[in-house]
Amino acid sequence: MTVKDVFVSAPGKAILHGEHAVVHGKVALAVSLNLRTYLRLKGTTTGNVCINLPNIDTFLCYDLSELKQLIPVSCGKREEGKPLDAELVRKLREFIGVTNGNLDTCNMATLSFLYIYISLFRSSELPSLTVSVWSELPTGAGLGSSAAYSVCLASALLCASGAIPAPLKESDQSARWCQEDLEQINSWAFQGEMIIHGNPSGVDNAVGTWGGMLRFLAGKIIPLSRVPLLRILLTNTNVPRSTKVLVAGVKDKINKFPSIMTPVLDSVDAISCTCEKILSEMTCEPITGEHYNILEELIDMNQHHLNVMGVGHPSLDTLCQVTLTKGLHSKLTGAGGGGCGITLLRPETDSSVVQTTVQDLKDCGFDCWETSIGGPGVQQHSPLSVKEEVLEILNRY
Ligand SMILES: Nc1ncnc2c1ncn2[C@@H]1O[C@H](COP(=O)(O)OP(=O)(O)OP(=O)(O)O)[C@@H](O)[C@H]1O
Ligand SMILES: C[C@@](O)(CCO)CC(=O)[O-]
Ligand SMILES: [Mg+2]
Repeated sequence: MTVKDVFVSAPGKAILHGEHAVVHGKVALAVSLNLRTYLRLKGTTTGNVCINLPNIDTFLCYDLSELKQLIPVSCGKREEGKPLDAELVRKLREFIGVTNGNLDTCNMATLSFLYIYISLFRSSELPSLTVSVWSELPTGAGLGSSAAYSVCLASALLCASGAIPAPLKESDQSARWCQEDLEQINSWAFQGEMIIHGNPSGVDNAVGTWGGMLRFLAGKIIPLSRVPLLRILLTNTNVPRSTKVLVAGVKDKINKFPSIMTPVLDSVDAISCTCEKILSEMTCEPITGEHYNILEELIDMNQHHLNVMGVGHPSLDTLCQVTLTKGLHSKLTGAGGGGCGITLLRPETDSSVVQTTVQDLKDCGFDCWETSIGGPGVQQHSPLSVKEEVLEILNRY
């Protein structure tokens, strides 16, 4: 069986409020970024499945006959939305040589790819193909790189398996799937996230799938269609961390100090709800300085709560201090422990202030850039419509 070529992309995300609390059933507000992950799937006749992941220096090829041995005997096509197939995960871990509990960057990416690939094709014939991925997002830095990767894998492999149609018409540059197909993509991407994160809330893959700004609560996704245009500065402290480890650490703290941590999570929930209310007011009445004052206070309070949860880092404290000397307010975004933070820029913040802030942050060894938010969710592309620099990288494989 030869599958058709597919080219897709999905955006990264920033969490305005609610990271970690969202894993424990609280509200999160998240927004897509204009930084994307691109995936090209090519049908081949080599009898191999190859995966090229230049961002993490991983280039692997597997023989189809080896992969066929891994299909669990407890057969049948697996439905999306179910917990992970423990037998398949065990076999895959053994196959890629994971002996202890911890997966490294390469193992996590490989395992989630092989898991989705085998699950989707197990009841038919495993096809020979090559998947190459390139991302504009920093890997493992809080901007949802794992979710963008999982959403790209899910959409391309679902398309290749024929479970969802390719939405792109001949004259289109890019196209989106219908709601029902997006739900399937989101659900399979969540399985990829489960392999990478351990216990994800699903907020990151929801943003990667639908894009825009959304409110996420216990698996329920509400797109916020009317949101004000926010100016945000993104800073990568370049301190590496693992979402899986940080999420597990917060869970331990909640188990150890339930009476202390429960009010903290409730307070973060209230911060997210208050932020949502302010953002909605800003779309239906004139925007005032007071709106921004409140948004800034919410950012400060949430950052303190995240420190209480144990997901702060000295580099993130530095980010907050440096920006505050310019009157700007910052918090970590995503899992914390290093990685990225967001800084809210007010409409009147002069570009000279932004420039000097960026320079001060760069002097701390951070990467820093002003970004636009609310880009589209997962898309299929005609290769000709994709940015030259992305094509140039993916064409190498
Ligand atoms: N472009 C990519 N190519 C291959 N693997 C990737 C890519 N981007 C992310 N990954 C996988 O995702 C892992 C990083 O996921 P992790 O959840 O720790 O960070 P994140 O998603 O960037 O941050 P957060 O979850 O806080 O938003 C990497 O170790 C790798 O396995
Ligand atoms: C830390 C966390 O809340 C956000 C990671 O971007 C984890 C999750 O929601 O799965
Ligand atoms: Mg992640």
